[in-house]
Amino acid sequence: MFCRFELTAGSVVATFARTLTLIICLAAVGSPVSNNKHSVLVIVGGTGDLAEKYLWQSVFDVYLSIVENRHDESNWSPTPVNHTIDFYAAGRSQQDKGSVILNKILTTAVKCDVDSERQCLKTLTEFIDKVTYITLLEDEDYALVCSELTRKFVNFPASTTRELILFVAIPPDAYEAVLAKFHKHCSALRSHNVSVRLAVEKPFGLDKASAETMSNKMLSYFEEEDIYRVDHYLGKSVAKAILPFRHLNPNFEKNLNKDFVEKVEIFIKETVGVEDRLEVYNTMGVLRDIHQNHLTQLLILVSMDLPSDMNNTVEVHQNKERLLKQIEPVTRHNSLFGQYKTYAGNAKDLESNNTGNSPTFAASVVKINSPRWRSVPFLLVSGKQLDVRESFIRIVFKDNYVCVSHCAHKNLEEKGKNAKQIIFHIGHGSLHRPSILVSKSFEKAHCPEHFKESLDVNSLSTHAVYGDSLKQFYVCTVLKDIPAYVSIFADILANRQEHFVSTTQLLLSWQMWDYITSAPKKIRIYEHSDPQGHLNFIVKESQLEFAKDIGPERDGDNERVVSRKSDEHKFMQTAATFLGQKLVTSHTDHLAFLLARDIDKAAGADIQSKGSFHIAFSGGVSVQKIFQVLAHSFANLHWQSIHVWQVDERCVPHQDERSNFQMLDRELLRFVDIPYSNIHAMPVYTGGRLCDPELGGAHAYAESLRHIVPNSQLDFIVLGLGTDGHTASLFPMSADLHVDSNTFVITTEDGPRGTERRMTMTLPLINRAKRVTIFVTGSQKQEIVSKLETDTLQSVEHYPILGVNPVNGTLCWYIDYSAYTED
Ligand SMILES: O=C1O[C@H](COP(=O)(O)O)[C@@H](O)[C@H](O)[C@H]1O
Repeated sequence: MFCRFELTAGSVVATFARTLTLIICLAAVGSPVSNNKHSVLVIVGGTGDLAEKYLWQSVFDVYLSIVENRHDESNWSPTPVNHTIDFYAAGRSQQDKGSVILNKILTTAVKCDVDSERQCLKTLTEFIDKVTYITLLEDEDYALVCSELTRKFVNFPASTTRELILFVAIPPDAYEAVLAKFHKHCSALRSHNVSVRLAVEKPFGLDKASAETMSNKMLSYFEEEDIYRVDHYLGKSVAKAILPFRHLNPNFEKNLNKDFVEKVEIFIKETVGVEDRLEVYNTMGVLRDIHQNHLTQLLILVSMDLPSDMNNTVEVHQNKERLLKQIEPVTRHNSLFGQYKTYAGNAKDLESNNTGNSPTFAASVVKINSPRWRSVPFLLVSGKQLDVRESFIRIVFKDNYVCVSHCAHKNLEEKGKNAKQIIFHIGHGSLHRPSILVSKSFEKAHCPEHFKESLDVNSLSTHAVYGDSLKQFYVCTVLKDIPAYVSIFADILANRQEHFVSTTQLLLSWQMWDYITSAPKKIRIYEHSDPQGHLNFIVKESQLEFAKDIGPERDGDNERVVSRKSDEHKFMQTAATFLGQKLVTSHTDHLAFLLARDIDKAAGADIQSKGSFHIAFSGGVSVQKIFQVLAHSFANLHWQSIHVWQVDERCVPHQDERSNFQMLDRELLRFVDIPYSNIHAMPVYTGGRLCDPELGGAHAYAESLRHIVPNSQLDFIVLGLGTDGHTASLFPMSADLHVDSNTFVITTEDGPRGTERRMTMTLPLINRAKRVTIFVTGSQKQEIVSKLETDTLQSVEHYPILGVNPVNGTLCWYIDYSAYTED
């Protein structure tokens, strides 16, 4: 039987968490139910930058509200709970030195409100005394601290709820050692009924692979429900009010879909530059710093299906994850990049080899492939050194109003009534307070809890906002703007995990941004605050274009190399090889995505440099996956400039299910906007005859390749691998392996087990290509993969795939886990 009770801690911090609902389920019948709780909060990195700038002030605000049990205009209710908290700042310095630094931070950086009562100053002094510095460096330090904590915890009666929160605010390359040592020496706390939770600050990886590695490490020490990944935007007052607002206003909610919404703009604009964070920022750029986390989380809040219970963590997470699965990965074609003028010069001064190619501005259109949102562009925009500091979500509704009578007499006021938008004004900018604005052409909105209807709009701003006069909006303003970190600490203490990022959400959001973060980029340089509006852009369906052409953009191609390098030491990724060539491994679906992404990248580069891209595909079940990914996630490739060729084909008509072309057409070509003249199907069936040598189909195909593609050099070839080591339709011991000209042939023998003959590309033609890839998936390929590495009979005769060896091009293997790893 589970018992349950709820406890409400009223406090300043609980503005949005207002009811800090702590649900404690005790597994044993008759377990004592307690109103007492003791928490220990350890901030690792407690003397660091973030701690100094935000964390200790926020922790103090939470503490103050708990101590004072304060009632105020926001109607926070008092807590019935006796909640005691001990605070520790952990660092690597020795005790005496660390204590001095901590004391300096606490006495200078933590303050009471100017208008706060004298009581606050007294509480602050108490608080400063309560925060203890601890050294966490060697194993012995952890052992000592944890045995001391255990001793203190067991002094509390068994009925007291006990918890230890490890708040990690240090760079990710230092996490691992901390978590491992903590686990080794502090896990025993759990056997004393202490629940141990981890709160952690971004960055959560630099790409999906490193995020996955890092998450797996965390999950080997903590349960998923004990991990609180902090995204401070989820602590901002308006962000927290989005779901409640949607819940309270069903009439708006029912319009939040593609039938009514024209576009959604999500902006985080900053006026500051990168300043003293250059070293870190340069490995991230704006996409990793803002888009992958803050902007994506805001996008989720506004577009996810509304949970029936917003306090139900499981349901909230499920809905967020479902939405994320429907988002298409962002590609180069739907993104624009900029960099403020002085950035590169500053970055070049760094000691590392950074070339300063990280964008400081990016705009991307995100598409949600769901019945609710399909075709609605979500514009995610952020930049540094822009004209104003402002963050908002602006939902613009379709304007279906048609004026028939007296249209010319409509005054501005009337016209404004037709504009339809809902704006979640998260902060700064032209409004003095975080607010929610709803166009008056809608019915009046209900303001969510902790917001009030603002009738005196002049006190909010004297300017026009979001293209309209403020008078044309109903406005809900926040009663008290609680700083994001205050809200975050309150949520951690109240176990409200729905305001944090789950592992699944993290990995899905990386999947969205993974490609574009490392893809080559054209970067437009802009002046501080962009006085000429060079960053203004136009949305054309799902493509973006800068509105003004200002000549060539800078090429940011080196970015990948730069960030890779720094990833390497941060996450210790090693480059993999197979048979001496580059190897990429992953789960099948992700592997197909990675190959499709590499095709996209190669196509982008070639189209830009020479105007066209020629790719040849093999047939086979594995390759089908790539077609599907290309069709559904990369449909924005510049198909007008892409030519598709075939590596091989069975001698069957295209209507035959065994036809490779049929699959190519069914799974890819019909979904993309490729000109008919760019599709080069193998002529296996001519004049009612199949692969008749007299018709010279193979020769004709080679000729058309020669005419269309300079030097018959294909830009990209996707090959498969048979369980017998064949590739294309070149089988072991076949005479076709010895053809030495750049041509296609009709195979000399039937296919395996007496199947029909084929037309195939020969090895010399394959080896002429610029990039050759071999895509291998499924456990049935395990044996051949391992034979290729171990068999002493390494001849092309036995294993035709070994004949693939581009003369001037590159070769890359893509082998999925089930083919690469032994069961
Ligand atoms: O996490 C980050 O956010 C800040 C912007 O946050 P805000 O609350 O001031 O809007 C950004 O400056 C920083 O680069 C980024 O890492």
